Amino acid sequence: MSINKEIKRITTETLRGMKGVEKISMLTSYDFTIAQMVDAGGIDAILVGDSASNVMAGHETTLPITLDQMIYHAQSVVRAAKRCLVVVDLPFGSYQSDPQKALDSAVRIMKESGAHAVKLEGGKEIAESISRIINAGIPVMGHLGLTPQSIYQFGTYKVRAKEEAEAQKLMDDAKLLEELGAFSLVMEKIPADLAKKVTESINIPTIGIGAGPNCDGQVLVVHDMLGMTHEFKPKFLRQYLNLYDEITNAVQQYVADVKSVDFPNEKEQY
Ligand SMILES: Nc1nc(=O)c2c([nH]1)NC[C@@H]1CN(c3ccc(C(=O)N[C@@H](CCC(=O)O)C(=O)O)cc3)CN21
Ligand SMILES: CC(C)C(=O)C(=O)O
Ligand SMILES: [Mg+2]
Repeated sequence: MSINKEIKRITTETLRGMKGVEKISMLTSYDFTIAQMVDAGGIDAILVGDSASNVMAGHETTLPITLDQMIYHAQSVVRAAKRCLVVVDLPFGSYQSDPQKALDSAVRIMKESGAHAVKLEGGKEIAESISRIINAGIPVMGHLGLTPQSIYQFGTYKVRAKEEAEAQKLMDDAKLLEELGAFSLVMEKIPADLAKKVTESINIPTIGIGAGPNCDGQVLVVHDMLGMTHEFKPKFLRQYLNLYDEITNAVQQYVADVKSVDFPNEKEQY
């Protein structure tokens, strides 16, 4: 129930109801200005991803970003998101050690940012933590396949679950997440056939990134699809703009205009 009757908010229940009816669109955002445009574009859900560690802070991996930093990003996005659901990644180190810590971290995100749900990477290993968070009334989105917080265990960002054993574990983890009460599940960089099989075998929506067309929805990093992240072009990415070149060219023009005193002109002064 919303106090603001003007805009109908998309909820975790809305997303659940979209499975098999309508595909779910999701993009990341980390700040107010981008989130405002993503919400206005009609997105179903925004992910405040720990990819902020790469995209916003310039780190090599998602590991360094802190819970405080994730909360700062989430607060900015929540201020802009009028219509879509806002999901926030629990960062590396904020939930893996024990269920109490996981719950405390999720509670901080919900209390301090006003976001609507949290996302955690992993299956069986973190089952107890997922239960604790869900039992506290906080909606949880799962994340299986290429889970970037485990990059030093994987060694590469190559496609996951190509072998039978890992594919079977992913199937089991997906079913477990559903049983635990997760409202949805991200599957990252896995074979399209496996993603299709998982999607057909559970009743919660799957959101794919590099997981083929048979997931219930798709997610991308917004800076990637806008062409802002220089030279990041994995096979699964569709680039809708080339803002890296657009912005670099605009800056070049500005530099030239300042040097030549073309800017500011008579109309641009008092
Ligand atoms: N900007 C950005 N976009 C993302 O999608 C993203 C992040 N950052 N940071 C966190 C994770 C890491 N992700 C990644 C990282 C690399 C590939 C990737 O496919 N990279 C290369 C090489 C892979 C290989 O070693 O074979 C590729 O060309 O596909 C995919 C997703 C997804 N997430
Ligand atoms: C790539 C998506 C699923 C993510 O977890 C992130 O952006 O952090
Ligand atoms: Mg993430």
